[in-house]
Amino acid sequence: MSVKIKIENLYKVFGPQPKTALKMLKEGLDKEEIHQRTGMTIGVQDASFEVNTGEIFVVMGLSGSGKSTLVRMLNRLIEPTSGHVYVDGQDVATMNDEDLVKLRRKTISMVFQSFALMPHMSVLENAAFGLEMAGVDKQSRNERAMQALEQVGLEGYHNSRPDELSGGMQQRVGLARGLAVDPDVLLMDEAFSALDPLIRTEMQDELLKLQAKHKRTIVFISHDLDEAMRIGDRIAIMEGGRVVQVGTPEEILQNPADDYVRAFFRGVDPTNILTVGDIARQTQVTVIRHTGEGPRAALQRLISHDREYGYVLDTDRRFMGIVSTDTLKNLIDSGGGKDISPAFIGEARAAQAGDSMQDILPEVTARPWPIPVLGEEGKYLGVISKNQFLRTLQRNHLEEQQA
Ligand SMILES: Nc1ncnc2c1ncn2[C@@H]1O[C@H](COP(=O)(O)OP(=O)(O)OP(=O)(O)O)[C@@H](O)[C@H]1O
Repeated sequence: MSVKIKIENLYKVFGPQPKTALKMLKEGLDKEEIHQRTGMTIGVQDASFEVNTGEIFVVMGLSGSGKSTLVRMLNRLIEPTSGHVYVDGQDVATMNDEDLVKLRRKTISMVFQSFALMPHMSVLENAAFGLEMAGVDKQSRNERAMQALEQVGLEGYHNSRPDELSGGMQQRVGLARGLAVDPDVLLMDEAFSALDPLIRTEMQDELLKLQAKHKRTIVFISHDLDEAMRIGDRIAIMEGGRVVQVGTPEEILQNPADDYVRAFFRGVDPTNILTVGDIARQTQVTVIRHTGEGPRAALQRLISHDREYGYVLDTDRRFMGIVSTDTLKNLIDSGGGKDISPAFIGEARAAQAGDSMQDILPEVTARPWPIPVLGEEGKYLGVISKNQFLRTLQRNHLEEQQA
């Protein structure tokens, strides 16, 4: 995995004497004190992280946490006060004007929430606008813009005016404009936030589809956890100008760095409402009855269902453990007889129907197999997989938002 963007100890101070504010920060004063004493605002404070080539990296945080400031320093739409921004190893923070223009025209393009379309220009001209700025001749820019429009599903609309299109379609034009430049890096600033939820999901899918075909490095600002979890390979969470955590959605969900991060997930966290029993499903997983089913039959069953693991129940449907194809094969090879119970995978802990989702979170994320859920008298109710867990979180959040 190669690193596309690396930021190092990046700061932005808004105000007339940024160096004074930096000095005060280094002396241990906090953002609020500095603002009170000097009127200057610390927009971004000591941010460091890397963005890998080809990933969707989401920058998430509440309003005013510094997302836009941080991302605008990547192409120097905002001048960093101190620190470094390396793109392909070149420091954008100290780049001369000529290189900076090249960087903005070829390497990094930006898609905005407001679409920023020109009302008097056609869809094609709008999509070609970035290329025009880059000095590309008319014929090639129209060809490339047509291709980009096709990529976002707008073929046939090239002669329309922006106001003839729906909000979702206008955002597609904005995206096409970003794509037409064929940049390595796409910065997307709350690009889908103005869209209604259904169209927004559609655009997220579209982006994932485009990304599957042509892996760009995307830095995506969002204040929405659903969106971040849905599209982000990794997420950086910002609070008060600082980057407080960087990780995959699962890492952050499993191990939030502090209460602020936890609070984000509390919004989507249905752990107080749903119990494990509510979301257990009797799907997909092959159940091997303990009595009367020896290792050969069990192995056959797993193989025919294309499963690596099976859930072992006794004749009363009480859960006894989990067995893998490997352990079954070993058991057969060693001539260990019919009884498969000694081959159980010891760590296969089960959840109880009344447990909260929070209780089982560590198990769900740590194990390669779905977690079995048991009801009264240890009877097997079904399983919860990691995906199902995440989907439930997301669905609940959406319902909460719509309520
Ligand atoms: N040009 C500016 N002059 C002074 N302060 C600014 C300027 N731009 C941003 N700030 C301040 O810097 C901090 C970070 O703002 P920023 O816009 O980066 O946050 P954000 O997380 O993108 O918020 P939002 O989601 O509302 O866009 C805020 O306190 C903001 O008021």
